Amino acid sequence: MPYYLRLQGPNQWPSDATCPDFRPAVETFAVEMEEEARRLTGALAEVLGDNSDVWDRFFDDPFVQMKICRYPGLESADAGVSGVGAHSDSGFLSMLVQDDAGGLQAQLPNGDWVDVPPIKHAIVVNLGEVLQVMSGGKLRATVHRVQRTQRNRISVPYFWNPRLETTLADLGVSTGDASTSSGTHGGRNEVFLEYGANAFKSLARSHPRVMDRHHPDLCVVDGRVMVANAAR
Ligand SMILES: O=C(O)CCC(=O)C(=O)O
Ligand SMILES: [Fe+2]
Repeated sequence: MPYYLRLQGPNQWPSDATCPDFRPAVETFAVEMEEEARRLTGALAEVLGDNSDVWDRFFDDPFVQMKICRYPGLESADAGVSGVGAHSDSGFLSMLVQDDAGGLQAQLPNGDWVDVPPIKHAIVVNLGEVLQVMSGGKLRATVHRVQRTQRNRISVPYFWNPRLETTLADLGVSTGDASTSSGTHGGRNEVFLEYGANAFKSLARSHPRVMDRHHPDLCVVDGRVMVANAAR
């Protein structure tokens, strides 16, 4: 089994006793986000001059991740080092809802950072690396980051991706294509052949302690995740 299939697993829900409304609310939200993600996928294909259903086959069995993040603010008793460093998301597109604390920024092509201000009822859409590849580089993955905020910040990113086993060849892209690298991480961000490997790259890069604790058999060499035995 490819190591990246470990990204799939059961959801972890708080108990009904402590949070009875949580699960149904999140499940309803996820269904609505999926509808919107499918609509956006079609609209993006049309932007590129294709039929809106041209990418549908990659999303028969999509790989979806969603998380509810709390970033302790500087005022908070548990303020530590929080925020998210500059990166692009590894998948197709990400849609996120944020509260009114602020902190999210996107990078312009000239390198400047701009705030992505919270707008009530608006969803922020970040284009991902897989979309960059699928569009032949016409659509660039959005480089973004989260700065520390004064107050606590809550955000809910929803990541919309093809199934983990999708390869660049499935997408009709050849290796070495210019769209398969992006300017993040000092220009050393390669978009990997299999989407699952690309997705795991993000986990390994952003969450080293998760890697140490839950994936001690994996190591990261030149941004590439490897099974430790195979790396030697
Ligand atoms: O919390 C946010 O607003 C963004 C988080 C993010 O960029 C990510 O998890 O990839
Ligand atoms: Fe992100």
